[in-house]
Amino acid sequence: QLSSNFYDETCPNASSIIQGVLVQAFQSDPRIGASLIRLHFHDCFVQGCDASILLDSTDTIVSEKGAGGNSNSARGFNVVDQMKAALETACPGIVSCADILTIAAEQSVALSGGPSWTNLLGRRDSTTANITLANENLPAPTLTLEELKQKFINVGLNGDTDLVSLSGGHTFGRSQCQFFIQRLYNFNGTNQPDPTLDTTFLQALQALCPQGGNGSVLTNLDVSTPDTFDNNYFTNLQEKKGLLQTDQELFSTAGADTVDIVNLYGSNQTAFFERFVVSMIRMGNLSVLTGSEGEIRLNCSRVNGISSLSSDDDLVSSF
Ligand code: HEM
Ligand SMILES: [Ca+2]
Ligand SMILES: [Ca+2]
Repeated sequence: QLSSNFYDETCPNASSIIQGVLVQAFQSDPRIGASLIRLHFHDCFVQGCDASILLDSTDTIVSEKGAGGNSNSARGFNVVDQMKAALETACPGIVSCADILTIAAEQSVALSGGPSWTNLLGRRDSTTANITLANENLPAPTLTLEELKQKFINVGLNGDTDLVSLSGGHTFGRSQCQFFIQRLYNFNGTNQPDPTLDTTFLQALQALCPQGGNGSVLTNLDVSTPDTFDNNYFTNLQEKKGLLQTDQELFSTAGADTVDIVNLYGSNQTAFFERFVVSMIRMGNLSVLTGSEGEIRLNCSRVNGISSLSSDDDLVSSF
């Protein structure tokens, strides 16, 4: 059972400490907020919101950082480490890495112009990671709408309001060409681009992402307000300017129950913000560890104990 006042006695400044690091990071990297909310999402979808995504590989752990949706893609780990270091100085052993991801996600939205809300806290950190589950659960941008809905349902969210609201996270941040290039030249073996892509937008994307070019080139997920958390993601979809296939399908799939939700959010930012908060809290509650489950990691990339040494040989030779 999470609570809003979990650190009030043990680390009353936790939230402001995290915010201090975040504001600093924003100054050199306007993308960092987007990267941090994505870490929270990729954490919660794999074994719950337990900071499993932050663990590095060891003899016994295969890091989720190597999973399809994370490898050469997930970023912001260094900023999480800075937040953790600052918290360990102020209140050693108190604030979990899973809660850091939750708080950083909410603050990233708020600092980018989106809603702020009360975080529910008290998550504890896993002692395991699961790369197999990460490969299975993290949605790929080439899924059909039915497959996408199923990924959300599989973790305990729903495939309509939660899916559409949380997809609104693509109102900021960037994507590499490799994640949408399948739409630009030969969509589903048709030798034609994706017909649900605006022609002018298509031409710009083709210029940015030539066939056989560098798949790691970046562009904005939200073509109209790339760093602001607003409802333009949804008006883009109405104009056939969604970047990822999985974005545009929410609006362009004939008869889908997601279409009306996109239209609602596109015409009413307040409705989007209110439902986004609800869905973020629902996502943040997925399979959390509480009470005496798990641990409070001292370093977010390692479980506690001597596990930073990979074997007994290292232990001997380190003396
Ligand atoms: C619905 C299924 C989703 C799919 C298929 C998907 C896919 C992707 C892909 C392919 C990227 C680009 C990664 C890269 O280029 O390295 C991305 C970025 C991003 N995603 Fe999603 N995503 C989904 C849902 C979400 C959700 C639920 C959130 C948060 C609530 C979210 C937040 C973000 C953000 C903020 C970025 C930009 C990150 C950055 O700039 O570092 N996504 N997503
Ligand atoms: Ca996790
Ligand atoms: Ca935006």
